[in-house]
Amino acid sequence: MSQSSVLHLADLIQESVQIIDKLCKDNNFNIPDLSSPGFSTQSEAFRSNPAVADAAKITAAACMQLATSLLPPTDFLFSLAVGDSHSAAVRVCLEANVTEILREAGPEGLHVDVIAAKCGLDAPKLSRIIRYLTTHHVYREVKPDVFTNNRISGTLDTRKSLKDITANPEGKYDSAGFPALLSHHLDIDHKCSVVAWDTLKEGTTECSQELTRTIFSRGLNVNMTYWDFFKHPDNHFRHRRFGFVMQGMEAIQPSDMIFRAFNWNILGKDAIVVDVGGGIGIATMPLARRYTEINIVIQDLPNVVEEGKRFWKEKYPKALQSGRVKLETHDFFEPQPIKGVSAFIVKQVLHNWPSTYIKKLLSRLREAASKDAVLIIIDNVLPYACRVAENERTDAKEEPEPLLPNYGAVCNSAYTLDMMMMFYFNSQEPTIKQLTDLLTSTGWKIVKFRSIDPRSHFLKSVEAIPA
Ligand SMILES: C[S@@+](CC[C@H](N)C(=O)[O-])C[C@H]1O[C@@H](n2cnc3c(N)ncnc32)[C@H](O)[C@@H]1O
Repeated sequence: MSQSSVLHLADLIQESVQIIDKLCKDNNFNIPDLSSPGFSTQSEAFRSNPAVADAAKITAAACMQLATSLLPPTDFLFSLAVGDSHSAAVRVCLEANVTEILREAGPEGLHVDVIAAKCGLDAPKLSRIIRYLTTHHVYREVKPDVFTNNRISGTLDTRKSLKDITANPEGKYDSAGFPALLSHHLDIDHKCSVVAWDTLKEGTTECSQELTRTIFSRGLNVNMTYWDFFKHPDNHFRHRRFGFVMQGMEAIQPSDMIFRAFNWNILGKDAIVVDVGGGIGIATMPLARRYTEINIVIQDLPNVVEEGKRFWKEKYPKALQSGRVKLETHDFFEPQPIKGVSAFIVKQVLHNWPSTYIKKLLSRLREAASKDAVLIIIDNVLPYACRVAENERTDAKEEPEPLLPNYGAVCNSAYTLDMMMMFYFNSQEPTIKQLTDLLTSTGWKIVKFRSIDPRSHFLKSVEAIPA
C-alpha cells in the first residue's frame, strides 16, 4: 500500500469518527465504552441511526485495513492463522460460564482462583485463557488475575443464574440466541475446520455435490446429512441448542423485511403468493396482515407444516379460518402443484443446497410459472473483493477507495456463512454470477436486486421473471 493510501485511510477514519461524534451528540446517543460492563440493546442504540451505522462501518473497515498494512505481514498472517486458539479460548469461557460468574460478581471483578473454583477448572490455566481473550478486548483484567466483563464478553451472557445453569445444563442455551450460535459453531464447525483440507484434497470428495459426502460428515465422522445428524437421538442437546440458534437468527431479522423485498401493491386482488420452503410462515405473516385480499400458501415438509398450523392458529387464526392462508406439505423438488401463481417466494432456502439441487428446485417453479409470475429469492449475494462494472454487482454504489469494495474483514460474517454452507451442505452463498447462471439455466431472468435489511449488507431480494 502506498504512503498516500495510508494517509487516505487515516483521513477516512477521522472524517467518519467526526460524523459519528456529531450525530451522537445531535441525537443524544452515547458512543459506548469498550470497558462498560454489559452488552444490551441500549449499549448499541447509537447504531440505530443508519448514518452512524454506516460511518462506524467505514471507520472499522479503514482501521482494520490500516493495521493490516502497517503490521509486519508475518505477524498479521500468524494472528489470522491461529484463529483456532481464539476459538478454543472463547469456547472454554463460554462453556465454563465465566461471563455469568463475572456478572454475578459485579463490577469489581473476581480473582481467577474464585472463578476457577466455581467452574471446576485449573486456576493457572484459566487465568492464561481469560488473559488471552482480554488481550483481544474480551473481558478486562482490573488487577493482576482479577477479571471482569466488558461490553464484548457481555455478548456471551445467557442471562441465566449460575445456579440455574448448573441445575439444568441442557437448558443453558434456551432463549439465548447468540451464545447458542457460538456454542453450536465452536462445537460443530471446529470439527469441520480441522478436516477441511483433507476432505477437499481427496479426488472423490473435492467436487462433491452430495449431502452425505461433506466436510461436515467427515469432521463429525457420520454418514448422514446435516439435518439427519441433528435429528439423531444421541444429539438431543445439539438439536435443542440449534432450535435456539435459528430462533435467535429469526429474531434479528427486521419484521418488515418482506415489504422491502417486492412491490406487493402491484398484485391484483385474489393474487396467489406461494412461499416455497416457507418454514412456519414467520416471513409471510406480516404480508397476510397488511394485504388482506391476497391468498398465501406456505409450503414445507410435513412436520414443519404441522408446527406452522399451530403457530398461525395462535397468532392469526382468522387468516386460516377464511382459507386465505394455507399451509401445505410439498417437497420442492417435486412438480409444483399450484398453478396461476403471481409470486413465488424462496427465502433463505437456496444456500442450503448444492447447485444441482437448486437447479431442480428452480426448474420446478419455472415449469409451473405463468408468463406474468415473479420469483422472489431472499438470500445473501456475496460481492467480489475487487471493483467491478455496475452490471456485475447488486448495488449501484461501491465503498470508497482505498477500502475494499466489500468492506473487507468488517463483513466477515457473510463470508464465514459461505464457508459453513460449504462445510455442511456442499452449498454456497452465491456471487451475482453464480446466481445469474443458476437462474438463466433454469429459464429465469433477474430484473431487480433490493437491499432488505439495513444491518445485513449483502442480504438481498432478487426479483426474477420467466425468460
Ligand atoms: C432455512 S429454512 C427457511 C425457512 C423460511 N423460508 C424462512 O426464511 O423463515 C429452510 C426450510 O426449507 C425446508 N425444506 C427443506 N427441504 C425441503 C423440501 N425438500 N421441500 C420443502 N421444504 C423443504 C425446511 O423444512 C425449512 O423450513
